Amino acid sequence: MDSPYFRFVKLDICDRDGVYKLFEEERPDVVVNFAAESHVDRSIEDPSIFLQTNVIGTSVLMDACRKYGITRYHQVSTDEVYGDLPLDRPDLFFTEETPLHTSSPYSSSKAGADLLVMAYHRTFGLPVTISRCSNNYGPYHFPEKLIPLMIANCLNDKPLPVYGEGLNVRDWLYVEDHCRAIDLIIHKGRVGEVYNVGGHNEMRNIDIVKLICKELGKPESLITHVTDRKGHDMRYAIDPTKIHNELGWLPETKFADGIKKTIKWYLDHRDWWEEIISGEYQNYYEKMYGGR
Ligand SMILES: Cc1cn([C@H]2C[C@H](O)[C@@H](COP(=O)(O)OP(=O)(O)O[C@H]3O[C@H](C)C(=O)[C@H](O)[C@H]3O)O2)c(=O)[nH]c1=O
Repeated sequence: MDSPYFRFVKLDICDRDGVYKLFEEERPDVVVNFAAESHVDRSIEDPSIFLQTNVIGTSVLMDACRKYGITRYHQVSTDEVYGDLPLDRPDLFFTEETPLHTSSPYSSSKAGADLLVMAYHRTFGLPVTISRCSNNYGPYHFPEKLIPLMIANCLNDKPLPVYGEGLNVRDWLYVEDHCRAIDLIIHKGRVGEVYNVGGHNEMRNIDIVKLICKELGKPESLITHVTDRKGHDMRYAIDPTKIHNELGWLPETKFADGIKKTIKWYLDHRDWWEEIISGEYQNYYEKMYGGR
């Protein structure tokens, strides 16, 4: 990905030697940790890799930051560290003061990483910031996630597996709005602070899936209600007042436009996701959804 001041590198953040070698060569000034095992369902299947990547990997990266010196370490976290909110209390939102109260091995590993980041700040003086964002959508979203999975299955006329009744609520944000928020935080955010990122765009899963059917001209009869996710969080909803007041951030992409852009991207990049869903992903899909 091109950027005037960023270089995106792919590396195994648990590989201490590899990370140190990269720091030795590149001497980065600002480090943003986008790396994570991110899929809740996979964490339910096998938590261990989540602890390894999300907790140990974060510590390896921060150790390298301490050793070589940086001006800012930013941790990309998630609103899932706050747990969930009840459906019958639409007045409640996650603020930065909401206690961490995780539900899944994934969110627990992310909360563990957040605590470690704050510990490195207090103990070693590492200049850190953390962002906790709501659900992202947009280009290059891995097809295991709700929106790209439903688009891909619709395009292949396959069943659309909705967990339970599909009444769970997520707070969707277009990926570029999230990126702008991170950019602002690393440039203007206060060291040692957490910033929640979300666009007040709460939607029920079932309504998203029906919308995708409508946009692609596919029948809702493709929708199949399958066994619910274990420990399934009911509702996520971010209060983004702090990042708005302190840094002037506001989302720019309305969901109605973002979902159209996203669907078009998946139509235009069929090769990208077809290749993914034809590989190892097939085994995962069979294990998750086979026979249901
Ligand atoms: C894959 C799938 C999902 N769902 C439901 C489960 C959730 O209620 C909702 C979204 O699921 P998804 O797995 O896309 O995303 P979340 O579990 O909300 O988590 C995502 O958003 C947070 C912020 C992160 O931090 C995670 O890294 C990211 O994966 O759709 C279904 O009903 N059927 C399906 O086949």
